[in-house]
Amino acid sequence: MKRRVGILGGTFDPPHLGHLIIANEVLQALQLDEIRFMPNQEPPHKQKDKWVSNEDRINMLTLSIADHPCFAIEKIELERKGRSYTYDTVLLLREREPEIEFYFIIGADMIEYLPKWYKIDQLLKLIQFVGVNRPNHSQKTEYPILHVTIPDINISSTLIRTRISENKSVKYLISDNVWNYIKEHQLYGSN
Ligand SMILES: Nc1ncnc2c1ncn2[C@@H]1O[C@H](COP(=O)(O)OP(=O)(O)OP(=O)(O)O)[C@@H](O)[C@H]1O
Ligand SMILES: O=C(O)c1ccc[n+]([C@@H]2O[C@H](COP(=O)([O-])O)[C@@H](O)[C@H]2O)c1
Repeated sequence: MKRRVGILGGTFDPPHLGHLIIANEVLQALQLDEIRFMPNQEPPHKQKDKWVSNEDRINMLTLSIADHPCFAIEKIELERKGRSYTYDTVLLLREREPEIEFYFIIGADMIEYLPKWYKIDQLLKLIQFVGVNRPNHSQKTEYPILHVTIPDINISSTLIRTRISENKSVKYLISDNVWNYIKEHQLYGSN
């Protein structure tokens, strides 16, 4: 049987416990062999300038996933410049590892946004999407995606950035070692 690998693409600015819970839930529900966290170079739909470096995002992700034997990092989008369109990435992944069956995991905010994705109709023929619930977003879609229900998690990277900049606690919202890294490197206005 083919190895089955889930890809959780994201900006991870910073990675939070929601990301880890999604990955773990989908890994279990679909009995996948591995989940790869795939940071994008430039998200297709967000303004770039204010974010932390690729190196910091990779370092924080590495710390986040360290204790899970089935979690890994996929750097393929950092290897090319410009906007990280998933269609281009999936073509490259399939070419590089034809022996693997890939699943692309997205939260409900991204399910809502799917109609606007670059070459979405072609992309849907290349990879199976897996959608998870997210508070205040709908999982309803006409596209043929798999759904996995997870405990609702109302955490976002935006919330983490805001709380840090306002000097509020982020304990239990991100991993302790990520918080230590953020403080050490004075990211997001921490000091
Ligand atoms: N709490 C959550 N529940 C469900 N899905 C989530 C959650 N947080 C992130 N995701 C999903 O994880 C993927 C990567 O998300 P991303 O790194 O952009 O984090 P984010 O919290 O959405 O960030 P930001 O607040 O900066 O937009 C996306 O598919 C997103 O929908
Ligand atoms: O290819 C697209 O058009 C596209 C549009 C929006 C989002 N994506 C991808 O979806 C993933 C989640 O996006 P984000 O910004 O919420 O982290 C990430 O891998 C993005 O590159 C891709």
